[in-house]
Amino acid sequence: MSTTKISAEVLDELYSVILSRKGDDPSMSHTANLFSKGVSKIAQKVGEEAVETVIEGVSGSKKELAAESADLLYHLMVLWAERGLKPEDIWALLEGRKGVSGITEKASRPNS
Ligand SMILES: N=c1c2ncn([C@@H]3O[C@H](COP(=O)(O)OP(=O)(O)OP(=O)(O)O)[C@@H](O)[C@H]3O)c2ncn1[C@@H]1O[C@H](COP(=O)(O)O)[C@@H](O)[C@H]1O
Repeated sequence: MSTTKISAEVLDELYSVILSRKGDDPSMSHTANLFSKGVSKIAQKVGEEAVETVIEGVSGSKKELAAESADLLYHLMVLWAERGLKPEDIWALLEGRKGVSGITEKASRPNS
């Protein structure tokens, strides 16, 4: 059986590592290098990774889509860290939306 951890916990752990890189030597860490370049560069990277994810989503293999998705999630979390957002802030938003679309769908359905 695989010992790989397949869980959203992976994102929380990655975020902790990302945070720990703040102020580190940019030559020693890709994340520290991104932080040293500031929020505009980090946001630009999120945009680039999003576009690459879209391209792979339309015409790439599932493996390529997965790889670009991982790059996108990593860079998005660097942006959260730079702006002082924590993953739990986003998890709480998602939790609060549970069932919202179900209510909307039911309300807009005639004779339901
Ligand atoms: N999850 C990631 C991760 N995903 C993607 N990347 C990097 O993001 C970059 C994306 O590719 P690009 O060609 O766009 O990057 P680039 O060549 O630097 O491009 P430019 O910035 O020059 O435009 C690659 O260098 C990837 O290695 C990541 N770099 C680090 N991590 C994790 O972040 C943590 C801290 O890593 P370090 O900061 O390197 O210690 C570790 O757990 C790493 O596994």
